[in-house]
Formats: sequence, C-alpha cells, structure tokens
Amino acid sequence: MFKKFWWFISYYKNKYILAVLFLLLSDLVGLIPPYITGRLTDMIFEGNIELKVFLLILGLDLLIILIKYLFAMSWSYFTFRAGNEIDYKAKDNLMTKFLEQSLKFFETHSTGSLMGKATNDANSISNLAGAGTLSLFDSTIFPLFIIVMMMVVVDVKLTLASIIPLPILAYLCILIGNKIYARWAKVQRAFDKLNTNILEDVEGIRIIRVFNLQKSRYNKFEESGKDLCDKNMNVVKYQALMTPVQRIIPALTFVIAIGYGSFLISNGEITIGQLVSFTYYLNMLVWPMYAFGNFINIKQQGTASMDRIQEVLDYEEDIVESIDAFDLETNPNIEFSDYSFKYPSSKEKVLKDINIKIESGKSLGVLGKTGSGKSTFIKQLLRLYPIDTNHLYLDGERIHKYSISSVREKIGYVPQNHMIFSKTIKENIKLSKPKATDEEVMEAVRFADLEKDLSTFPEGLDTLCGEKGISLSGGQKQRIGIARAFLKEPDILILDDSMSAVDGKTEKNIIENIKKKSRGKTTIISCHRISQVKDCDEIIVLNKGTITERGTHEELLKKGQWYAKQYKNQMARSRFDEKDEK
Ligand SMILES: Nc1ncnc2c1ncn2[C@@H]1O[C@H](COP(=O)(O)OP(=O)(O)OP(=O)(O)O)[C@@H](O)[C@H]1O
Repeated sequence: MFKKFWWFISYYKNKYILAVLFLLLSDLVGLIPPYITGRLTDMIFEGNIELKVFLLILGLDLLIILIKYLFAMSWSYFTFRAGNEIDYKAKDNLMTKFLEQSLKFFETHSTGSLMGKATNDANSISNLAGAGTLSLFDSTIFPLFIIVMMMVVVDVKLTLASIIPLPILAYLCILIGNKIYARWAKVQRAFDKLNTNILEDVEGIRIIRVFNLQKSRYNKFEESGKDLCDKNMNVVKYQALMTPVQRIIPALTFVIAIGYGSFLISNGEITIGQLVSFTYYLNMLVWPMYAFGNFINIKQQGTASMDRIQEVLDYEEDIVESIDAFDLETNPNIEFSDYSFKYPSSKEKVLKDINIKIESGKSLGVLGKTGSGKSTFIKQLLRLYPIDTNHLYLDGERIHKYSISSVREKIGYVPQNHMIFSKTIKENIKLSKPKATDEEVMEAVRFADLEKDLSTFPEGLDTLCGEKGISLSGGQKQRIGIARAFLKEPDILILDDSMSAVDGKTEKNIIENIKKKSRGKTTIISCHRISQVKDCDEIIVLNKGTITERGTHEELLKKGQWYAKQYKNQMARSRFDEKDEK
C-alpha cells in the first residue's frame, strides 16, 4: 500500500513526521492514567490514603488527560492537513495530466469518468491520507504500547488471554476489506456513468426539450442512478458487517478479562487495583480495534481510487516531443509529402497520399463534400493527434524536429466548433494574447466584423458570454473565434469552416480583411462556400481523404469538374438569395 501512496505522502513527509511525533507523545502520556487509577484503587482498599493525596492524584490524572488531548489535537491537525493537501495534489496532478494529453486521451476517457477521478477518487485518497493514516497508527502502534503496559503493570497471562480475539478481528477486517475493495471500484465506475449522463443532459437540454426526450432521458438517468445505488449498497452491506465485528470482538476481550482477572484476584495473583488498571487499558484498546476496521475500509476505498487515478497518471503520452527539438522561428513553408493520417479510433485512413506545398505567406483553400477530410487535413499542423511526422515538413525539416509549442505559437486557429468560455467577450478574445491592449482588441474586433454587434451587447465588450456562449448567436461566436485568432498575430491563420453562420455581407467583409491584413502570412481556409476561397493562391478539393482537384479558381472552373459544378450551383443560389432579400 505504501509503495502506491509514497510519492503522494513524500510531498508532506514533514507534516507526517510531526503528526507521528505528537501521536507517540499522546499515546505515551495516555498510558499513565490507567496506572494511577489502579494504584489509587489499591490505596483506597488498603485504607491508607489521605484526602489531600487523593485529590492531588485526581488533579494529576486530569492534567495528564488534558496534555494527552493537546498532543492528540496537534497530531490530528497535521494529519488532516496533509490529507487535505494530498486531495489538492491529486487534483493538481490529474489536471496537469489532462492539460498535456492529446485528443486521443479524451476520446478514450469520458468526461464523467475524468470528473469522477478528480472529485470522488481524489476525496477517497484524501480520506485515506487523513482519517486512514490516523486509524492505521491508532490501530497498530498505540495497541502495542497498551499491551506492553498491560503485561508490565498487571499480568502477562491475563494480557495474552484477553488479546486472543484480536487476530480474529484482524482476519475478519481484512476479509471484509477485500470485498469492499472489489466493490468500490464498481461504485466509482457507476458514478462515472451517472456523471456522464448528467453532463450530457445538462449540455443537451435544448435538444431534449425540442425532441420531447425528457421521459427517455429521465429513464436513462434513473437506470444509472439505481445502478449506482445498488453498487453502493453492495459496499454498505460489507461496511455494515464490519460494525458488529468491531463491537463483538472487543466485548469478547472484556468477558475474558473480567472472568480470568477475577480468578487471578481470588488466587491472589493480582490486586483489585491491577484489574481496574487492566480494564482501563482494555477500554483504551477498544478504539484501536474499531480503528483497524475503519482503516481497512478506508484503505480499500482509497486503494481502488488510487488505482483509477494512477491509470490516468500512467497513461503514456502519445505525442512525445523529441529531446533535441528546437523552436520554429520562421513563418515556414509547409509541405505534405505522401502524407496519410488515421484517427486512433478509426479503421481506415482519413487522409491518403496527400502531396502539397504551401509556401510561406500564400493562401490555400480547402473544399470538398462533407466528411471528405477538410477539418482533419487543416488540423494536422496543430499535432492534436499522433501523426506521421516523417511526411510533414516545415522549411524542409520534418515537423517533429520542432518543439510542439513553438509550432502552435505560429498558428491562429479558428475551430469549427467554437469554444466560448464563461467570461466576458473581451476576455474570450484576449485568451490568445492576455496582455493585448484595448486598441489591439478593437482591431481584432474590426477584423472579425464584430464591431457592428457591440451596440447590441448590454455592456459592449464587457458583456458576459454565459456558459459556452449561451447568450450569443452562432455567427457572433464564430467572429469572436476569428478575432481571438487574429489578435495573436499568427504567421499561419487557419479557419475551419468558421464563417458558416455569418451572412454573405459579413463573410465578404471578413474575407477582405483577411486579404488586407494578412499580407505575408499564410492562410488556410476550409469551407463549403467557394466565395470564401476563390481568391486563394491555390485551392484543393478533397474527396474521401485524397486530393482530386487543385489549382486557382479560374483553373478549376476551366476543368469543369466538381468544383466548377459547385460554383455554378452556389452562384445560382446566391442570385436567388439576393432577389429574395430585395
Ligand atoms: N475524432 C475522430 N475520430 C474518428 N474519426 C473521425 C474523427 N473526426 C472525424 N472523423 C472522421 O474523419 C472523416 C473526415 O472528417 P472531417 O471532419 O475531416 O471532414 P470534413 O470534410 O471537415 O467534414 P465537414 O464538412 O462535415 O466538416 C469523417 O469520416 C469523420 O467521421
């Protein structure tokens, strides 16, 4: 167990050392009152005690008890503090790991399960580090002291006879604890499932309402809620079994002690005072016996949780940067050479034998039917998934020669699924450049043709977007994404179908701004509307992951293939829309 937890505990070893020190002091001091009480009883029975001495001894007894509790308070403080800090550490380690992972990791771990690990599992570990450690020391070191005192102050035979039930207690606790361990992992998995359901329902509440799915979603929730309850009950059954074991066995030790102790008194082998001391010590043993059961229970839950957290912490990173990676300093020429790509979960290649050079400062338009691989293609530079780095070159060097962060630093990326955080509009834009001045932010706003919308926001740029930008229109969210990417002043601007929700005029303005303000920068635009890419230096058409057409707008029109047909259709539609608007 300690091997698993040591790296956690080692962070707080000083606090643990202090805690153990106070514990030892508290335990040692706690051994004095039973001895004094026994001696006092014998003095009373012998009739040779004065009231003054009697009161003095009682006062001393009280003082010792007080000191013991002061030590106990200190020990408890340091242990629980370490427990809380370990909870934070576990969450911190998990979060650091989450932030480093590729998208493959998030596709193989559900959000519910990751949240479960960062909350429930981290709590179980903290419980083990706090209450668990307290129970461990209380149920091992403390009883040893007590047993030695029972032997020294009273009688070895009586001690050995009374502690006979203790190994039975230990055996039963371990047996029950093992049952809890296996069941606790199932509880956590059921918790993950419930978490995922709740998250999906909250996020998808609009769709649920519109399609009247409340009943079926509720049934699903009820099913996973009941499953969690059942799995919890499986643990509770064994926890409940632990309680009688923890009560009956100590009672057994008392029966033996009183019975055999009375026999020893009648034989004159021990005094009444010694039996009083003995039962006092025995009473002190009850808590450690209880604590042992507690420890096993907490330990098994903590260990199951630790295994689940460790599984995430041990997850091998699938995007590993080479140790001699250097920073990309230039706006590079980009070259895909016989490049193919497959998602970790897909069976077939999504990009096949792609050959294309994008010269620094030039623009590339990417078109194709839905699902043809446009987004996949333009995301390759970002290295969000493990990719074939041997066939993707930047300035003639394979991409893995460069540090990932320096490559990403060069890119301003506007994803298809815009991500808006629950902050103000300005803060959302400034995410790419936190130190940007207000003037720079305004320039980005103008670039994204968002300025005209500012008057419609109650507090202009300082308007809160709400969770996931709930208070914004689709087109506004897209333009915040564009402003965010522009503000970064990237060498490479990548737009992934990020003007699909804006009207023709706004789209035209943004395209004009890109042409004006992105001189010398590389621009890659993936979209369905030809109007967004027709002025690009080169346009490619993807079909099932391969390039089927390439050239300038005019060249592609001359070819008369898919691109030309699409253009004809889109032109007809836009003429119709214009008439409609009039
Ligand atoms: N994370 C993923 N894991 C597995 N397969 C994926 C993943 N993302 C996309 N795909 C698959 O890859 C293929 C190409 O998807 P991609 O999103 O690149 O197409 P697209 O041309 O951008 O489509 P659209 O125009 O609809 O946005 C599709 O078959 C899609 O199902």
